[in-house]
Amino acid sequence: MAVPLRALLCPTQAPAHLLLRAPARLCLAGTQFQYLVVEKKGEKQNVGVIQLNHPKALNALCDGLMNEMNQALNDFEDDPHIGAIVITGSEKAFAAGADIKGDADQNFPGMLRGQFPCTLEQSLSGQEASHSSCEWIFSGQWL
Ligand SMILES: CC(C)=CC(=O)SCCNC(=O)CCNC(=O)[C@H](O)C(C)(C)COP(=O)(O)OP(=O)(O)OC[C@H]1O[C@@H](n2cnc3c(N)ncnc32)[C@H](O)[C@@H]1OP(=O)(O)O
Repeated sequence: MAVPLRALLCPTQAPAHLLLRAPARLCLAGTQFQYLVVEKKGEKQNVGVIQLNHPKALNALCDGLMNEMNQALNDFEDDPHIGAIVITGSEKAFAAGADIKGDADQNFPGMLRGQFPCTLEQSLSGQEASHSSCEWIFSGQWL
């Protein structure tokens, strides 16, 4: 099932489980993240797992988290051994949506104008048309 990323980032439209396609590239090792836990899993270590890790704010999507997500996604897309990317949350929450406390420059009108998903969407822009070898799996439920 291919779903536009904008739909994923809009809680009113996003279903619980989504699949998006993106091409594979090369993965950078050893990156430390503040808001994410990033691992390779599976027998062949070919599944990239990105777990949101912003527990104090129920994984709210602050700028730092979004920037790290962008980097992690790009790293996995760049890794020729990664065949699937899973994005998951924590036991209590997948994500509480946009960070309504922390992001002074991400006010609600700004989000609605479409600025919010830009960083993540940029990493995907133009890629749907190219050859895809990597599945994106979003696991969890919006609150
Ligand atoms: C993506 C785009 C374009 C738009 C959007 O996403 S709009 C939606 C934005 N999200 C929200 O409005 C959700 C706000 N949060 C809530 O309504 C509630 O927190 C809840 C219903 C999701 C969960 O309620 P619960 O009682 O289980 O937990 P809380 O005590 O309310 O929250 C725990 C802790 O997390 C902080 N928190 C929760 N959501 C956010 C958020 N979106 N941004 C920043 N921080 C958030 C909450 O303040 C609390 O922290 P403190 O204990 O420090 O107060």
